[in-house]
Amino acid sequence: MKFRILTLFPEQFDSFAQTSIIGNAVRDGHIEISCTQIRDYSESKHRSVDDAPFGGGQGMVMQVQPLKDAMHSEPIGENAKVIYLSPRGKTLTHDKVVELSELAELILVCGHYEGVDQRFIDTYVDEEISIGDYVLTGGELAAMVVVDSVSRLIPGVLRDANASLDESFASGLLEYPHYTRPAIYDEMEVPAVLRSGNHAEIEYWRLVQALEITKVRRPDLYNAFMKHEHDEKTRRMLKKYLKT
Ligand SMILES: Nc1nonc1C(=O)NC1CCNCC1
Repeated sequence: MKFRILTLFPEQFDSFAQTSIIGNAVRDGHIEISCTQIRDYSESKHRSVDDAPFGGGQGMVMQVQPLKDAMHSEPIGENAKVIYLSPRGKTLTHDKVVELSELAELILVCGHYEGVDQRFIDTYVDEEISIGDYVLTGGELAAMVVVDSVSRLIPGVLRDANASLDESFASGLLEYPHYTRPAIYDEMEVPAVLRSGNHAEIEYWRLVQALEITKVRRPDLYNAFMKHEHDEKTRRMLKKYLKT
């Protein structure tokens, strides 16, 4: 997967692209992250990329020309999508992350100021995506969220391929509680079942915990999960759970 980031602040991605799971994925060649400095494509003598909004109002708007030329500074692959990060977009979900992870190239356009000239969006953007209902200073943090969540689904990026299946949302439920050594800390003891060695009981306990947490915090996900088809083992555990 190749991520192309169109941004005014490429330096924001330096440590992001070098550390932890994303850094390893880049070094192992599973993903590529390349930043394009939009300002390098400005045709104005002061390298400006924005101007005042037609119709008046506060703030500045990013102009079409620098964005368009920055985007076309490299050939765009066949299996690519241009995504504009914006609060106006559909909120990013696990299903969308799965869909994006199946592409070969993602071009992520990071806006600043009040936004981007609508003609750029209408002509070049395939999809607007939001990471949540709040306003950020720039689209860069949102782009990092997309790169991080999509990269975790690329084969080879996570050591344990099943790890991502157990995580919140992947199973359709929020994650069960996690514990590690010591078994007792400040008189707080790890649930005995987790130390029983009984894998069937542990698996059932984890499912019940995930169901209970999801039921309280995200009843929408809980209801959707209960409506879905599941494998025989999960169906058996759900039957046991619903009897309690
Ligand atoms: N929420 C968001 N999800 O994606 N982008 C988001 C965002 O707030 N972008 C800013 C909006 C104001 N202009 C600068 C960028």
